Amino acid sequence: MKIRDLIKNLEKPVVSGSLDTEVESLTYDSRKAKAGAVFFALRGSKTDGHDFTGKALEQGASAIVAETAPPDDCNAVWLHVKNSRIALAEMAEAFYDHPEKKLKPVGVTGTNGKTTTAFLLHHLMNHAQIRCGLLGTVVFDTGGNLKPATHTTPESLELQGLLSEMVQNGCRAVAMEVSSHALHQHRVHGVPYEVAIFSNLTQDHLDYHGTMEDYFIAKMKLFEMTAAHPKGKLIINIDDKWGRLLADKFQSHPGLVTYGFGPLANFRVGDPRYELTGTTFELHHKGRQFLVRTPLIGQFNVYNTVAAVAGAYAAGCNLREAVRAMAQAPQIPGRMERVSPDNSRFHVFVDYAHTPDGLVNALSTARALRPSRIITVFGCGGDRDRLKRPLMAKAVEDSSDVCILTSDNPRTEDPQRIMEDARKGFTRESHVLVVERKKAIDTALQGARDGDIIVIAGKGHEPYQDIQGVKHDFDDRKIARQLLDRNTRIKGEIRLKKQQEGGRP
Ligand SMILES: CC(=O)N[C@H]1[C@@H](OP(=O)(O)OP(=O)(O)OC[C@H]2O[C@@H](n3ccc(=O)[nH]c3=O)[C@H](O)[C@@H]2O)O[C@H](CO)[C@@H](O)[C@@H]1O[C@H](C)C(=O)N[C@@H](C)C(=O)N[C@H](CCC(=O)O)C(=O)O
Ligand SMILES: Nc1ncnc2c1ncn2[C@@H]1O[C@H](COP(=O)(O)OP(=O)(O)OP(=O)(O)O)[C@@H](O)[C@H]1O
Ligand SMILES: N[C@H](CCC[C@H](N)C(=O)O)C(=O)O
Ligand SMILES: [Mg+2]
Repeated sequence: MKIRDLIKNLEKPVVSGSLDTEVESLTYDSRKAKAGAVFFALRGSKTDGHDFTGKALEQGASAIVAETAPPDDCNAVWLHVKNSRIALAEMAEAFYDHPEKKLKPVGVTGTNGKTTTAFLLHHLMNHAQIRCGLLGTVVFDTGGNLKPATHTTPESLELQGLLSEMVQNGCRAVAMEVSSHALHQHRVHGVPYEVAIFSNLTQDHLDYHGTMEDYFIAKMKLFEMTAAHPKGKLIINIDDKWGRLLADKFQSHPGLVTYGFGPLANFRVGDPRYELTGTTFELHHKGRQFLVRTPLIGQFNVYNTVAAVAGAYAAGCNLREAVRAMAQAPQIPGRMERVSPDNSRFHVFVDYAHTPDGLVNALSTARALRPSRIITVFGCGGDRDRLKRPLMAKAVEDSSDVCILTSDNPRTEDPQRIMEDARKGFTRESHVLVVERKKAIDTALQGARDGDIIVIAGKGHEPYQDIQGVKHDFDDRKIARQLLDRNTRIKGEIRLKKQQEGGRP
């Protein structure tokens, strides 16, 4: 492949050197540059890729794409572009022969619910025999081939590679989470979304976006992209205040579809019933009524379920079949995942709630199951939005009987300091601080009484604890199960010993 084959869609690059230069790979990391590679200089949050163009050339890169003109002594092929991230996306699309145009892309955005909704969509599409890939926080599924996820939404280069694999594996659609970071960094530039779903917008990622308005503007981009598609469908939760604002902005778009509990929603929910084993509710759409059953629990999963049904319908599935298929919805890893056995005296759930709103939702779900008490174990991630920490503590305090504050991926921060930040949100003295997460979980289990619900929040499916850049093995689900087993064994041994002692003459 020659450079000229890759730049057809690029907006007027200034080219130095021969466009007939052969290209074998693309990279935005100088450490991976080699002969035949095009190196893209990206301006990042930590460093500037433009500082590494010399290094990339030293390693044999055949061409450079940058937002600056080449230095005078440069003999290499150099493409001077306005925006290297957009150039990367456009050249990656061409490099992989435009897989994004061979699939029906369905994008899900919002602060909470993306992973769950994307999983459910993937389930519904495959159930309808529309082979579908999945990209999101938990896993990348390229049509039967599973890979660990690197990001919620990968960089454009990786994204196009994954879409290309989906095409090769016979996929016709892709259900993907679209993060605000990805939208802001042009990772999904050029993806012709046919369906976009907005779940909600609440506080998160203000370290990156600065204000809720800018966070919203980043999310809105997905809807601008979808609105430009001739068949674009914009599926928006109008029970959410930012969702209503979004729906207002697109009110004259023929593809606007709203959902929620309120009377104005196009997909309207009624009469929800929440049980430990699942949820049922009525779904009203254009004069038709359906009874939806799902094994997923809690009100927030009603929203995710409706969003996925509406999304699958918009993407070509039969509505009645989609509703029916919800009864076999998969357990979403680490999302209100029950880890205690059915016969347990108390119930233990692992959930990925890591925002104030996520916690309120997860804990009100637990409350609706009528427990004796709610015991919550939670922490706040290091190197992430500091402003959300006290709000998370407040959310937990308001919705729990016992709060156990611990560590959650301290990353490069001191876990004690993070706990101090969070602690400021508690208004009462009745909380416990246990910096070591395993001990915190054990404290909850040891203190549980009959009928209690323990929610271990924040890490969900994550199999690690990130401390100073090192990912140590740590899976809340495995740890909780191990501790439950150990506690049951110890209690059994004590009981046996007592029986033996009591039985002695
Ligand atoms: C803040 C952020 O989003 N950063 C992303 C961004 O990195 P960056 O541009 O800031 O990178 P940088 O370290 O400053 O380096 C700049 C450039 O120099 C290059 N470089 C650097 C060193 C060198 O020796 N040679 C070299 O070429 C780097 O490869 C890079 O191209 O671009 C990188 C490539 O795409 C991403 O991997 C990286 O994600 C980091 C790891 C990250 O943690 N991102 C999170 C916040 C994120 O994106 N999360 C969202 C989900 C959020 C949610 O909704 O919950 C996601 O979609 O995953
Ligand atoms: N629709 C929803 N509304 C509010 N809270 C939700 C919703 N769906 C899930 N949650 C809560 O948020 C947590 C994260 O859910 P999920 O992983 O589906 O969201 P996400 O948007 O993919 O999050 P992330 O951006 O971190 O990947 C869940 O564990 C649950 O506590
Ligand atoms: N996508 C989110 C996940 C947060 C998960 C939580 N365990 C944490 O580390 O804060 C983020 O990167 O901010
Ligand atoms: Mg996610």
